[in-house]
Amino acid sequence: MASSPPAWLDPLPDAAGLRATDAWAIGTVGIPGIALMETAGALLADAVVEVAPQGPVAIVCGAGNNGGDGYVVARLLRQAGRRVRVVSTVPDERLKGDAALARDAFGGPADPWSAAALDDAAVIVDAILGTGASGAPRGVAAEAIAGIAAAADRGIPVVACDVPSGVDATTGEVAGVAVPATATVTFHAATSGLWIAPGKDHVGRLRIVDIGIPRRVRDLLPVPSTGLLSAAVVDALPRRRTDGTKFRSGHVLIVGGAPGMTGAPCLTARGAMRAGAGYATLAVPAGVESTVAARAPVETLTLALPAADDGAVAATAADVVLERLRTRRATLVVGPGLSRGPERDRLLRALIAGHDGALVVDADGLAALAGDPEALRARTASATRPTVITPHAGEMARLLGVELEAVGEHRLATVRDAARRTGAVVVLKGDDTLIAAPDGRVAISPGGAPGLATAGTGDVLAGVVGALLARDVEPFTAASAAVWLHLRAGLRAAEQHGVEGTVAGDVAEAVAIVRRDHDRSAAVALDRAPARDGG
Ligand SMILES: NC(=O)C1=CN([C@@H]2O[C@H](COP(=O)(O)OP(=O)(O)OC[C@H]3O[C@@H](n4cnc5c(N)ncnc54)[C@H](OP(=O)(O)O)[C@@H]3O)[C@@H](O)[C@H]2O)[C@@H](O)CC1
Ligand SMILES: [K+]
Repeated sequence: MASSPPAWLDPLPDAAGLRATDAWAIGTVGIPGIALMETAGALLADAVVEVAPQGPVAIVCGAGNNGGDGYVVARLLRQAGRRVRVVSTVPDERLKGDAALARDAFGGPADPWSAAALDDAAVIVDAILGTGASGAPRGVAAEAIAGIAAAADRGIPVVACDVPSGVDATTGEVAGVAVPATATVTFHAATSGLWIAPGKDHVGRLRIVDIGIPRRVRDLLPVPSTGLLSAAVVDALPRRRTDGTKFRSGHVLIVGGAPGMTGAPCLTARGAMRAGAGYATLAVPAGVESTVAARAPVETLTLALPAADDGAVAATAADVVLERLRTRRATLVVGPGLSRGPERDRLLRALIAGHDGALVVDADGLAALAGDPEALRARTASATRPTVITPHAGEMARLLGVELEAVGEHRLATVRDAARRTGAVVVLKGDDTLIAAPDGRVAISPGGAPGLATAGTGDVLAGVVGALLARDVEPFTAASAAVWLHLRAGLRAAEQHGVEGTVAGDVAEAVAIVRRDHDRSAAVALDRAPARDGG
């Protein structure tokens, strides 16, 4: 029996997991494959009718069972009186098994693929490639996908069968061309690739339909290593107690700030305080300490650090920070507004080596590790040193020494690679933020908040992560919960200030409101729960 994932992670199978699910339903439960295909096709036909209640339907079928689903749709819609045109990317004799049965039930061969088949369509069904595809689309399949994309550009809606063809169902990668779907109907469970960019941007409206595979399959197959982040992650966080103190609520020490960059560490402190830290210390270069003290939340402390010639933190500041950490345990957040340069590179290495507690590295702190992600291994080998890094795509590219485009094209592989090489929990920011643990698990944050696309929101996130680590929350959970709270806060702040008017400070404030509302509804749920035996 597979071990159970954390309650806050909704497991997302990969393509192989879904094929194993189908095989289990057919081989062990004894549901004929053609019965699954009939159900899948019928539910897909419903979606086609919703997207385009009338007019001709063009169905483009591929070589495998995804194409088989397409033939079921074709038969059902034709029976319902729709004008249907089926084109295929392969010669008829290549169809096998259930797909051949579905084609026979449709009543005959399809026309070979031609772009002209789409010309008068009111809607197109993409049944070219599904979970059995591998690599960039080849040959006629690639031509047909490009043809569908061109038709979509002309405004013809497209309903994708199971996965938009050309999108890797596991990784969300688009190696060549991919169908830009208006809607995707996916069977039994959505695979991870439907949530990860760039694939997720091809999915359109996602509908997950039950095709009759018993749910207990989840408990029988290996637990997928990826999952969708859910609100329940906040339930995993500790709450302040009546007998608590500021020390028990956790201390976050932020190292950052530089001349002209005093706002960033202040926003990190706001994020940390609003996410529940008991107190925060802003360790900044001496020359900007008074400015930072004036701009920071009044509840915070400051610590003046030796400055280098450029006015930013000197490498020798590591001794001052480590001395403070010896007397006051804290989670260290390094990077917001830190500025770059050789002094900061040396500072980072000294802090990595010397700090025996939780660490968050963000922004310019990550620049100090450019091309050398293994530098973090010096500390991540020890369980007493939980480490979270929070790069956006550009910071990730510099950290790993790869092209920015490569990060965008291979987000899942990149975040996993970064977690493996650093030994840290890695938060790859985006509108599909991915949180990876060194053991290969990945949590996907579904959807983005346009209000977050403004300066300083990343600094706030680093503070929220810091606050949760300071409460001794396990780092994969802490990073995931921080991402969840931050995303909701972005949406919440935009409700109040509008998407265009939201600033990072609003997001920090909204973190508290989002947490409050979550905890209230959790408390209501507890009140309503039936009393336990003897309780
Ligand atoms: N009974 C079931 O299990 C059920 C399954 N269901 C449906 O089946 C789908 C999975 O079907 P599947 O496994 O047949 O794979 P599928 O995605 O149709 O394509 C494989 C074909 O494509 C080809 N090909 C591969 N890569 C390629 C590329 N890059 N470029 C070009 N060609 C490429 C490859 O040919 P090859 O290259 O190997 O010769 C092969 O012939 C699933 O998504 C769902 O829709 C539902 O009906 C529910 C019941
Ligand atoms: K498809």
